Amino acid sequence: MGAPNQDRDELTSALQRLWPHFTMAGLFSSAINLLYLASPLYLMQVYNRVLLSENVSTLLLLTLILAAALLTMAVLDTIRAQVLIRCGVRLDQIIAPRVFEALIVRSSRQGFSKSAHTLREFDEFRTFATGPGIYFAFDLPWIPLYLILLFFIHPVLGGVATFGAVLLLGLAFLNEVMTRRALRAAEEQGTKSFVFAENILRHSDVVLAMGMHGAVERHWRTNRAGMLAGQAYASDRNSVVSSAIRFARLLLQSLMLGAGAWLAIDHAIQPATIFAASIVMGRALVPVEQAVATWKQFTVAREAFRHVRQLLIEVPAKPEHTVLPEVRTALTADHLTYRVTERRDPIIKDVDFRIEEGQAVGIVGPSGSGKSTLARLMVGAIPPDEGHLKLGELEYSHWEPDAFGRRIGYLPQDVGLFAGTVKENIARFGEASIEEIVDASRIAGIHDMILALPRQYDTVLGPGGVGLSGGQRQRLGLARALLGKPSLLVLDEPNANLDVAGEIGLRDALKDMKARGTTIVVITHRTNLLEVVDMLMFVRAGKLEKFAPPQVVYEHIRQTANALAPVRAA
Ligand SMILES: Nc1ncnc2c1ncn2[C@@H]1O[C@H](COP(=O)(O)OP(=O)(O)OP(=O)(O)O)[C@@H](O)[C@H]1O
Repeated sequence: MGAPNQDRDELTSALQRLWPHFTMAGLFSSAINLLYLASPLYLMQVYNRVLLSENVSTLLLLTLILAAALLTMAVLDTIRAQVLIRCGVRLDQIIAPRVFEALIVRSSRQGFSKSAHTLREFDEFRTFATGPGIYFAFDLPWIPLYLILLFFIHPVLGGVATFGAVLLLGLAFLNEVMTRRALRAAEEQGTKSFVFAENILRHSDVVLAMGMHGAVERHWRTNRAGMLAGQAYASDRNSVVSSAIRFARLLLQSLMLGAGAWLAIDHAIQPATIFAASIVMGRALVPVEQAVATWKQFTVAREAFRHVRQLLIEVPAKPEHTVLPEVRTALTADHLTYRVTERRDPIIKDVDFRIEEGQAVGIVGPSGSGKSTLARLMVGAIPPDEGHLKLGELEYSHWEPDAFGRRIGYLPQDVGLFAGTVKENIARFGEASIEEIVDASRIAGIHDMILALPRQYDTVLGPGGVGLSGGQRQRLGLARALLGKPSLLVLDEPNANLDVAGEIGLRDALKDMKARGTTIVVITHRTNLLEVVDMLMFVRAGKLEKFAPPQVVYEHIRQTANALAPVRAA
């Protein structure tokens, strides 16, 4: 993607890049609007010329010209739709990858996801902005031309039509004022209900096993009821205004005929002009009626635009920079601090350390002390709020993301496998060769287990690794982490679901990686993995309380536990 315009957000810049498409659609709309005048002109010519002269060949010629004009209009209408569809595809190509990337980053920071919904919102915006819903925007600027034309025919007709246009635009504006809030609230409730339902479906076994079905359904329905109430409120008002507009338009059209008849009686205009003027006014008011009819979609698209725009501002694109060659991979943290908005105290507080290349380090500490957060910082999944992290001599933000990712192996606590084949999961959905994939699964000790699966490496897994046991998922996650022999391996409780054989396999894998010079960081509550480590970090309440050889750290933990015992007893 090209660099976004510095003064504008990326979504607006992307829309600007599509200006030629919109201009072309605008030009086609202009031609269509001009060709619309063919019908009233035909009417006037037939009445004023053919009926008086009784000339059939003139009638035939006029009819042919009208047919050609209407055919051209139909062709232009089709081309306009096609131009806008291509515009939508182009918009998707320019922005969708950025939206996807930004959602991954934001979800990682927030620790939860409403990603699928924002992607859907982007689609809603794109479909509206490049579909028939937007036609009224191209037609609106033509209203003045039609009005001028009517004034030109006769000022009274122009006056009636202008009054009509102002009345209808006023009603359309009233519609916006009356429905905006309710539609926005309905949208927010709808999002909540959608995210909650998605979450429930992902953990349906918990719901079914513990009889939570009724309770979660009630919870889900609360948000849904809010959404429905908002939509019903807005639709009620919208339908009142729509009916008022329809009524006003029909009345105005008849008033136009009445005014025309009055002028014709006065011999101020020809009788045929009465009908032609009525057609022109009808055409002038179509975009207003269209705007009201598509108002709900317009409001949804506008909200979607706001959310997507906000997301892209919140998570800006990484500026391109020269990729420096870096071979050293010692890990250095300097005054590392990480916060979340919901908590006053930082989760990680002013942490300093240096892990030498090839060193194996264990992280221990009480539950909730910040070990997993520290691991996520170490692998660059979340950026620190203060302080710096370096791999080798380079700050994390100075690494080229792909090159950085290739050097990192990460196994999170909940493994995080994706829907796809075993092979794709180990290959990180990338281009790894089968030799590399098998090599990683051999080191992880799961090659034989994979061969026993129904379709071996081509076995298809559901989201989260559905189809495998907890231990198998964890070991598959380990193989994915080991792919390409990373320089830094960070494992968050990799043995939580493993049996004895699995744990021995894991320990052997770590020894193997250590022998190859990989820097290893492993979080664990169990001590048997810790025999592999050279150094131990003890984290408590977000602080790195001790970083020393294991025996020193154990001694520190014993002493602080003894020191705290009388305090707890008291
Ligand atoms: N996204 C978040 N929003 C709010 N609080 C968070 C978030 N992520 C983590 N926390 C909080 O930060 C603290 C540290 O969490 P973390 O998962 O790093 O602990 P841990 O030491 O790995 O715990 P465990 O050993 O139980 O896995 C916890 O109190 C947790 O509630």
